[in-house]
Amino acid sequence: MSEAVRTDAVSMDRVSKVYGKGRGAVAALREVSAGIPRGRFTAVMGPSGSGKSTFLHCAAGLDTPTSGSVRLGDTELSAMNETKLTELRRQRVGFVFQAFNLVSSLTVEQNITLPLRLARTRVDRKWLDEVVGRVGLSERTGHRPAQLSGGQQQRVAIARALVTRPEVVFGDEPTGALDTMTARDVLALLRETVDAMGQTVVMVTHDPVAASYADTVLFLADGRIVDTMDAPSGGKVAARMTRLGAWK
Ligand SMILES: Nc1ncnc2c1ncn2[C@@H]1O[C@H](COP(=O)(O)OP(=O)(O)OP(=O)(O)O)[C@@H](O)[C@H]1O
Repeated sequence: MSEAVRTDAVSMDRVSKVYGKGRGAVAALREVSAGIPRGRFTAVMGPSGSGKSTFLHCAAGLDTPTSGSVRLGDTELSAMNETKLTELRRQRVGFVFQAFNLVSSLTVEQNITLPLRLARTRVDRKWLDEVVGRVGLSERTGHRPAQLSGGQQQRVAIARALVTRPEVVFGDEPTGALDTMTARDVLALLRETVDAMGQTVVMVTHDPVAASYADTVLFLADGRIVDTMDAPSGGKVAARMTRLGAWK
C-alpha cells in the first residue's frame, strides 16, 4: 500500500473545544486525538453531552477547536479563515443530517446537484447518474421532496453529499428521524458507499444497531475518547454504552 493510501482522511491531534468563558465554560472536547481511516465507516457514540456533535463539527470544519490540530488529508483546518473553510466544506466534504435539509421548491435532481451549482462546478452526468442509481432514485429525479417518503428524502441528502466526490461524508444522527426499517435501509446504503465506492464515512449516532454498520466505533465520554471497537455488533456496542452509564 502506498503512503498516500495509508494516511488518514481526517486526523485530530489534541483537539479541545471550550464553549463560553469563566465559570460558565463547558469543555466539550478535551485533548482528543484520533485518526479517521480512509475508505472506512467510523461511528461515534457516547452518552448525551459527551461531545459527539462537537467532535463531528470540529472534524468537518463546521466548528473551530479552541486548541489542537485538525487535518483533512494534508490540509490543516485550524489555520483556515471562514471563507476558506466554507470553500473546503463545499468541495471536499459532504454532510447528512437528521433533518434532511432539502430545498422544497427544487426537484430531486436539482437538490442533488445544488452543491455543484454553489461551487460553480460542471455536472458530470455520468457520475450523477451513478450516484442517483446507487441511492435508488433514478425514477424520482423530477419529484419534489414533499412527494417522497422520509427514507427517500434522506437518500436524496446522501446523493447530494456524494455528488461532489467528497473525501469524507459526515453524518450527524442521519437515521434519527426515520423509523427502524427505513433507518436500516439508509444505513445499508451508507455501508454500500464505503464498500462499493470506497467512500469514507463518519457518523454520530445514539443507536447501537446503527453503529454496528460501521467498521470501527469511537466511544466518547465527557469530551474524551475512552474506547474504540472494531467489527462492532449491536449487542457489544450496547454493553459498552451501558458501562459508560449512558442508559441509567
Ligand atoms: N454552542 C454551545 N454553547 C455552549 N455549550 C455547548 C454548545 N454546544 C455544545 N455545548 C455543550 O458541550 C457539551 C457537548 O455537546 P455535544 O452537543 O457535542 O454533545 P453530544 O454528545 O453530541 O450530545 P447529544 O447526544 O445530546 O446530542 C455539552 O455539555 C453541551 O451542552
